[in-house]
Amino acid sequence: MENLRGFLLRAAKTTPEKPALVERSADGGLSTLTYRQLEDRVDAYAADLDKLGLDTGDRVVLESDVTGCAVAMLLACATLGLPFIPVSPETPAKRLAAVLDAAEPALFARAAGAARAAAPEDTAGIPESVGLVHFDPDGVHTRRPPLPRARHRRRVVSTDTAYIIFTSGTTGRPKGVVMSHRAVVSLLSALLTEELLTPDDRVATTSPLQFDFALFDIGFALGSGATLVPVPRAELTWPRHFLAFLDEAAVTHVDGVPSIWRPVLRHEPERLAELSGLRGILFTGEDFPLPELRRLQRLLPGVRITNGYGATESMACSFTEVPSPLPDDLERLSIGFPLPGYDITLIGADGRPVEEAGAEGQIHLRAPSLFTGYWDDPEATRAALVPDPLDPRSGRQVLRSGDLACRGEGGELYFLGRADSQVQIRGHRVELREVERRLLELPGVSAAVALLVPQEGQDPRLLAFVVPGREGGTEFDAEFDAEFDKAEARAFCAETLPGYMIPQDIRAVDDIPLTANGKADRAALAARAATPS
Ligand SMILES: Nc1ncnc2c1ncn2[C@@H]1O[C@H](COS(=O)(=O)NC(=O)C[C@H](N)c2cccc(Br)c2)[C@@H](O)[C@H]1O
Repeated sequence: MENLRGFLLRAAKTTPEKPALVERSADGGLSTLTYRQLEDRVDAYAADLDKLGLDTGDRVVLESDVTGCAVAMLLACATLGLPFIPVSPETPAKRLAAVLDAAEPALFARAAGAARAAAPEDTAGIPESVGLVHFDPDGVHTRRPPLPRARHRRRVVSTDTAYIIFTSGTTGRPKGVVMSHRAVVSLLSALLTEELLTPDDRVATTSPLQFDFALFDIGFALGSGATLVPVPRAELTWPRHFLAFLDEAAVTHVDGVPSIWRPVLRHEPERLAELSGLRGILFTGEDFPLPELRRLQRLLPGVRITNGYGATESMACSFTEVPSPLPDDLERLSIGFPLPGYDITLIGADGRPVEEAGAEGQIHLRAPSLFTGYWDDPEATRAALVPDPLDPRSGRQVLRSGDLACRGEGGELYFLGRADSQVQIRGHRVELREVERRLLELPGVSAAVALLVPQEGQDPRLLAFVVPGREGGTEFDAEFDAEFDKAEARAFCAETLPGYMIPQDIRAVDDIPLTANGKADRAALAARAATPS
């Protein structure tokens, strides 16, 4: 059972006729793939891949949106012990080249009809040493076979690599997070104890395949014997289409980063309130701005909202129900307690465990789903997988998460930000999230991002961008920008923040630019900040 394929296709044995996936079909309708049909497609793909003579451990880059064929392809790779590297069709060519250079895959598997401009058989950007196939409902079609290789292994074992997620490492060189079958299956098994889903749930997934949130959703839905409903990107970005799709597919659960709700809250609040079948929402990846979360709750009073916390290096680690309704005086959401079989220790700057409530420490995670290491990067691996600080001689490693947190009176955890986002201004430590939290209390503001823009030879500038929170479909009304009184906003910050934490400039923007995974793109904001407002 400790193979991703075995775990995700369990329902094929008990409820083979149940829908595993419901997705948008080419003719504009919805098509269903039952668990039996999915398993048959996995076996057909695995048979085609096996003919190519790849060895256990040979990497396969999988370029696709989240579709039934993509799920079948990643499960076919899991069946054969071929680590898959998911990339989205929108991945920029340069970044794809960096991933191919780092991973040296044996095969590039492209979904037919993928959004990428190139025709499926176009080998541009794919090194000669890499085979190219494209896949569709009829099977795997070889464009260029992989180079012949010796096959050393015939078995797949649970500690073998299931997938490698390349994140855009801060240093620009992509970091490959290597996850074993055992790690992923242990997380998905632990998740089942939260009983967030029943087999009758239809789970909308909104993240691109390259984000492990998409892999999580595939495991979350299929592992529960439920139905996965991928939301096409083209429909996700239009609030009316997004809501119509959720309604048409009778979705009961929506998973996504907080930003997927911003356009819907602004432009289609009434239609959102009409989503009668919705039972649950799960978000992860970054803070959900409280003003937006309150509005979402008000529009969907009976829906359970879950705050998922975790990093790709363990896939996930805690799932906490958001109090409903959010208390008015609530200042920050809790990330609760780690899953059963997971344990978090907060380690202070002095390297010792932090015990008292309210005291800050860095999250060190003991978990069965820790990653194997960073691909081809032993130094980065040593920095993240460290000897257990409370048991250093044991040889056991824990994940040094890079996240700061503290505990409430009941032991529940509160995320305090990234250790590396601690910035210094005039010798003082600035917590950017404190600045953002204060700005979110400003009437009319629904989202806020604070960032530091370095400046030649002088203190960095503390900047903030805020998004107006008005309801209703009006486009970005210039008067908000005009009426948005910067001096008043700065004075508002000055009431509770020390001088060095008051943004020197606060700009009203229509939207926060997003990364490919849907998180606030601070680099894009910093670049925008460089241009005069
Ligand atoms: N709930 C939060 N509030 C605030 N800040 C959060 C939350 N969850 C994370 N983060 C931040 O995002 C970082 C991690 O980024 S990541 O590696 O790209 N992974 C992710 O975003 C997604 C993560 N693998 C994941 C995937 C599926 C389910 C869950 Br449950 C979690 C964490 O280290 C935190 O800094």
